[in-house]
Amino acid sequence: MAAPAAFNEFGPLISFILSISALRDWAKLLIIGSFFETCRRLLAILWSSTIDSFFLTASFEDHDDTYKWMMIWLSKQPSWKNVRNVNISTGDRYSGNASHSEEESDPSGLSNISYLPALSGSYTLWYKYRWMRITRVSEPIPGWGPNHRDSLNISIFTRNHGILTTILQEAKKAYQDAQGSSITVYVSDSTNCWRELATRRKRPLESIILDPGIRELVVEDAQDFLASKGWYAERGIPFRRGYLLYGAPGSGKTSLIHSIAGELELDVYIISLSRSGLDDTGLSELISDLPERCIALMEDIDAALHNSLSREDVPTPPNHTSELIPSSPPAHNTSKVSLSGLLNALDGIGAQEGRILFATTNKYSSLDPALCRPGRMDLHVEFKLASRYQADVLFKRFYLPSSPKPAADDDQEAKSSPAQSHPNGSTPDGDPDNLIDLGVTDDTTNSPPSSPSACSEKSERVAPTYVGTRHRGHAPKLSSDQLSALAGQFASAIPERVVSMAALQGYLMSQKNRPWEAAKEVSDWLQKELADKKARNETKS
Ligand SMILES: Nc1ncnc2c1ncn2[C@@H]1O[C@H](COP(=O)(O)OP(=O)(O)OP(=O)(O)O)[C@@H](O)[C@H]1O
Repeated sequence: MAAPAAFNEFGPLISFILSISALRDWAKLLIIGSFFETCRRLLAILWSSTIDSFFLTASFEDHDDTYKWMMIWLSKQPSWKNVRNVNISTGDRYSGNASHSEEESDPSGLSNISYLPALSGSYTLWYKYRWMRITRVSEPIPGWGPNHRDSLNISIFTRNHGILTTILQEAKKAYQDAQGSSITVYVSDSTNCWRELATRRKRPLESIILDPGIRELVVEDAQDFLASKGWYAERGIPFRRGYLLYGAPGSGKTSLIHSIAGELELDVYIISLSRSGLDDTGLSELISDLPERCIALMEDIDAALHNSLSREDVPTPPNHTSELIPSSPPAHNTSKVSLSGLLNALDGIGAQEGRILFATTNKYSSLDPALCRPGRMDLHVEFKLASRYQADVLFKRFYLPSSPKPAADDDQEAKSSPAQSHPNGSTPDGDPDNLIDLGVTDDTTNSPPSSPSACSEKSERVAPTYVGTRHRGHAPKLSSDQLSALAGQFASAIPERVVSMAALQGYLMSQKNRPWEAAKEVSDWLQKELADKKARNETKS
């Protein structure tokens, strides 16, 4: 009864309002406008649902591997060559160039240029007679300052889902082909997301010279682990494996990990425990975000966890470089990661299955037993200072003649370079092939910087002043007998387990084109090296 009463009350008011002609017109307009707007929206919905039913749309975000696959796939599409608005990339990341030798032989350096969709650009392509629309957008990540997230959206005029699967398969293959001779290294950023740092050329396993059996032990163990997913699942054992490589600095720990990553075709995720701002929660996030098959690498795990402990002041040979991580100045350790945080992250509930963890340390005895126990670090491998065997193989590999170049190149070089003679004045071998010196022996290479007075009076040029070894020319070709004899002479001068392989490599680099001198002068170098080491130790104590 209340409603009719209210109507009785408002009825006169409504009649009054409608009696005002301006308001009546306004109400009519409102009704007509609403009608047309509703129709427009309905049509738009109808149109987009019609389009949706004919189009397949997929979105790829840059933190996912599929984004990289698609970028490489796109750059390989024939119709992509006709697009007019592109981003140019010179990095390896999307270049899709597997061959570094191709890169080396391309003097223009353009072989690894790739054309990528421009940001906020929109493209149409034809793929297998299907029309395709591609857009790439970049959006700021809320709350993360200048950080952006890219995504690639692809709409294909088809009702067949299979076409997307085919594209993804092609894209993955294109990516794998592109990665053929390289591995990708990731690091975490300040937002605890994994970011690609660089691609690195695969390093052949044979180039890591260890005492017999050690290399094979680690590689075969990792291969067997990766092939045993079912075995772990059946027994309910977490599918993870940890390797602890410990021992002398410069003995090949990082290099072996690099090589194994290439051999097993796994990317490397560097977990830097001393990264500023990283705490236990961040570490857990990082470890749980690792992809299923990868190598997680923690370098110098002792130094990262024990702020009071610092690595011994070990002299770094001139050519000592870590292939995986670009050298950076030693950072002050601002790690907030605790041992219990690390242990939880490694095998807690969020720890990723299928990952292989490699940790390296120079101070094995300082590690907490809980960190080293099986399940966390399953295989502990010691790396020692160089043995005679290693020295011998290193020498042979170092002066191994490079793979033959096209004859024209050799001819050219032979013409432009004078033949080198053996230090004793004779030619090294009767074999004409072995007589040709492809390089230039530069006697000044290892001399101290020349003084201006030492300059030839005839020459008006002033010799450049420098410290270090000039990278120039090629080593002379040696026959296998010569190589073995020199390697034997070299190795017999190296005492067992006294110098590191990195130091020996540094020495050979300083004799890059002089194998005879390298073998002859190694004792002098070693004496000086040991005297320097002794002096340094005395200064320290
Ligand atoms: N066993 C080895 N075989 C071949 N090269 C080696 C070996 N050990 C060291 N090298 C060379 O020495 C350099 C340094 O090696 P690497 O970084 O792998 O040593 P490391 O044991 O990881 O040292 P650190 O403990 O200081 O990190 C590299 O350029 C590498 O080529």
